Amino acid sequence: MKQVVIATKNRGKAKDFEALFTPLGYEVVTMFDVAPDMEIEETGTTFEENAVLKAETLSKALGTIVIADDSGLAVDALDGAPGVYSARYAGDHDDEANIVKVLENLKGVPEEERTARFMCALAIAGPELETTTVFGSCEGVILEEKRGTNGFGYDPIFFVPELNRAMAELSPEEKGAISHRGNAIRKLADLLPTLLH
Ligand SMILES: O=c1[nH]c(=O)c2ncn([C@@H]3O[C@H](COP(=O)(O)OP(=O)(O)OP(=O)(O)O)[C@@H](O)[C@H]3O)c2[nH]1
Ligand SMILES: [Mg+2]
Repeated sequence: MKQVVIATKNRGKAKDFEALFTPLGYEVVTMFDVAPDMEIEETGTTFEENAVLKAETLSKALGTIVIADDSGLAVDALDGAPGVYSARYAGDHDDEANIVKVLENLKGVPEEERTARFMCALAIAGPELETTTVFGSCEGVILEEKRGTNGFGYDPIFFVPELNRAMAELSPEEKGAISHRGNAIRKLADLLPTLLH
């Protein structure tokens, strides 16, 4: 089976990638499989910088083509926070604490001002390949309490108006069809024939 290597240690992201790549005939391989002891420090100040950093670091270490995802939630009423710091907003990769902090900071903010978007930068790097980045986003509204148990991160408090459901109430396939990550992956898929020629 063809493999696609993703420079991630986030199992939620890995599941999102599997929902999108398995139907295309690819097996998704993550850092848990190929570089479990490697830590890549995210020193960038933008999604793009961090995605490039992760893709190029793992690609150089393995000598293969690697895709990396840097993503997050931008809430308008919080001036775009948590943004690039989404994974470490309240505690390091503590999804529950991160959700509590967003809800706390939005207390009293009315629904029409709770607009937000998920953003995703995907970078692809490889030997003999010019590193390339694509972007995807997904518009939503921050709920006042959690709904649903699917997905990861902020999915339970992210309401998707076009589907009238929280992101965590969607199946992996439904999420992939509308998500920031799904939108970015489709753009990358369109570019692959030219990139790999
Ligand atoms: O509810 C969510 N649904 C999503 O679809 C989603 N995508 C991103 N996020 C948030 O943004 C951080 C990314 O930070 P991030 O790109 O550095 O990834 P990460 O540190 O979790 O893993 P890695 O890929 O770097 O190993 C994540 O941890 C989450 O908090 C999401 N939340
Ligand atoms: Mg990270």
